[in-house]
Amino acid sequence: SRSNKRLPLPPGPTRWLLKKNELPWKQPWRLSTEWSKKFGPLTYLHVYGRDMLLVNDVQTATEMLEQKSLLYSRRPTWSMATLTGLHHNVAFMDYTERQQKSRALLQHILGPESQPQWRSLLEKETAKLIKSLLIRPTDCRHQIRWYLSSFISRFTYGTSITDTRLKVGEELGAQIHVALCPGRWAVDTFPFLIHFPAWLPGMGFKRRAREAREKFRHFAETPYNLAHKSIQSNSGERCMVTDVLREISTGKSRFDEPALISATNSIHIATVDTVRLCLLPLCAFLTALQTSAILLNFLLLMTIHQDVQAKAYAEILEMVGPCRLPTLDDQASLPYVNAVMKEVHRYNPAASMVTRSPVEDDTVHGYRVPRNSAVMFNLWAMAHDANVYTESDVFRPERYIPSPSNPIPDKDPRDFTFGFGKRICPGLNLANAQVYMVISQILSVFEIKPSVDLSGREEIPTPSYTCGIISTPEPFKCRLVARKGGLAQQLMLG
Ligand code: HEM
Repeated sequence: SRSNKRLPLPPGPTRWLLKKNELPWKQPWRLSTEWSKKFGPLTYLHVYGRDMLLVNDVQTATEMLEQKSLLYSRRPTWSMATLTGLHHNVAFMDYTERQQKSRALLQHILGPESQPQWRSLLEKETAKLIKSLLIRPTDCRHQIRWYLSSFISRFTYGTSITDTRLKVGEELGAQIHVALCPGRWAVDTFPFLIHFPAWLPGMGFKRRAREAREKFRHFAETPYNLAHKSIQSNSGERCMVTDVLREISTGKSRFDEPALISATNSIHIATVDTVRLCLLPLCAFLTALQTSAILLNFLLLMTIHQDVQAKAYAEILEMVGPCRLPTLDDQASLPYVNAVMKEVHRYNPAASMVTRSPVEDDTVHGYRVPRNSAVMFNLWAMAHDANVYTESDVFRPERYIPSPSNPIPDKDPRDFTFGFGKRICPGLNLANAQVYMVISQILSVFEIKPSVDLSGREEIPTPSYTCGIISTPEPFKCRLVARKGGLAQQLMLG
């Protein structure tokens, strides 16, 4: 509104940042948290030729993203990402009818009402992971990545993953990383360059974008077409593509094929893995990466906190017994395992920041939030807010368990680590089920131990995380040692 124009912008360290035209920090969420102590919950910056805002507390985020959800239903756009074709991805698309249709489809397919469709695949694939870890208890990172990619590939297209495809996926991840590096492409700061022909000097970005776009297309189309054909020949596995296409062909579905294509494309592209993403002030929702960040963080924190691990195992032993794996049906009877899961999410949220862009000027706490600015919601700061989580740097699952000394348990961090409002993660039910399955089953079969050095001394890792919008543990060492007893043997034979 016009009156809003007279309001001041929120305070922030503007000039200093402008000098270099890059974001000069390692873990932006930590710095942003520091700034919030100085400037309050809203910090304003001007970088890469655009307005940027940092929001650090759940209350302000909820006011903006839930009470004014339509205003903040859009992601900031970056020209290079658009040229690369990422704007067809549900996570990047504008909040249009098409996006909403694809989102609704994802929410339906990944939601609790569809659990019967994904549950048996989840059980089968997780059993395979546990068996593979028993055979080769090293290189958990690779095995977890393989497991997640394989699951999502079979889930969407009914095809298993191959080494080559995983590799191409990784290359694409690197391309996403390059396309989304803020400040790297002049076209992001000067969008008018998009209109210049590709043959002009300095326009190499257009060629690169075209190549990346072609690769993305090919990567997503090949398995989609295979799944499509398998319907005609009545062969192949049942999967998301075949289920939805069959429903569409009855003429009674509320979804259509374009919605299906962008939905599958979005979650599948999302399986690519690249660990070293730099700060992306827009969102790369690399879905398997988020889940793998949580699972690796679980292994890291269990390696360090043996007491927590012992307590979680004792609960499984008592409630499930030593002879079978925990299933989704046991989840409600394992409060401590659930508390471990919450604390893993809180200790280092997989998505450190969520970004949105207001479609109109907004007023927050008496300050002006300019239309089209990139607003970054700092989930890490929310998870480490000392007013909400006492001793927020301590890993302590007990904080979620009510007891005489803890009559009001801490808030479940997953209320915000999956985002807010109109763009909240549509995969959260599946992700929660998957994370629970993997961690409870690993706990029941293995002891997660630190590695030992040549003199036999245990090397306890220190938690350290990559700096990206998806923050995952830096490589660390741990050992998975099969627990004594029949379960491991039984699984190996099964
Ligand atoms: C532990 C695992 C996961 C975490 C922590 C996570 C977290 C998030 C967050 C924070 C967002 C942004 C929400 C917002 O802007 O408010 C998001 C978006 C999204 N997530 Fe997840 N996610 C996870 C797993 C998954 C899985 C397994 C899938 C699908 C198979 C998925 C699909 C998506 C999609 C498609 C979006 C974009 C939604 C939109 O822009 O409308 N996520 N996720």
